[in-house]
Amino acid sequence: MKAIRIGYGYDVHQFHKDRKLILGGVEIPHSKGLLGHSDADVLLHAITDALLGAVALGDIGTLFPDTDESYKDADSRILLKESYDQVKQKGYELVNLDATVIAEQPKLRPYIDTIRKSIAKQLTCPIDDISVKATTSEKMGFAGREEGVIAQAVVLLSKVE
Ligand SMILES: Nc1ccn([C@@H]2O[C@H](COP(=O)(O)O)[C@@H](O)[C@H]2O)c(=O)n1
Ligand SMILES: C[C@@]1(CO)OP(=O)(O)OP(=O)(O)OC[C@H]1O
Repeated sequence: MKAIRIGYGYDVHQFHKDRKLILGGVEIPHSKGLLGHSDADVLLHAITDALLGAVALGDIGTLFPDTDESYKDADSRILLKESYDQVKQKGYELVNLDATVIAEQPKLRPYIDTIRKSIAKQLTCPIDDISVKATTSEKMGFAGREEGVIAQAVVLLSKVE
């Protein structure tokens, strides 16, 4: 495998009342949360897929199937950490990651640095290696109608010397 590798991740979860909204391992105050087999942390799922994709290890559902009851309500921080452990076992480490959350509401800017810190903690890297951004969908499409949230992430990995 080459010395540097790029990975891309994309995930979507739908809003549902009576669920907590957890993004990047941080609980965000909102009137509704995201539905999923796990805690439905759409941002961490996109990042996990980007990490696994960078070393061609499949995706989050390959490692943690949603048919497995042991992952019911799973904390996605643990799924991220376990996935990154597999990346490291392949001999790679994170250079940097850049992610975007597409959500009409809630406004995420006040929570962005807390989310970055939370992700950096799971990946044991400096916060400056973690970029998280938010954008609306300008009221268009399912994200624009506040039916769900989209997250996308890219990562760069380098081979450990
Ligand atoms: N859920 C969101 C969405 C956006 N933001 C911030 O607002 C800025 C403007 O958003 P546009 O979609 O109109 O480009 C964006 O750059 C974010 O800083 C947000 O905090 N939370
Ligand atoms: C994380 C897993 C496992 O609990 O379930 P969900 O929370 O439904 O999330 P998804 O993004 O569909 O990814 C794969 C799953 O296997």
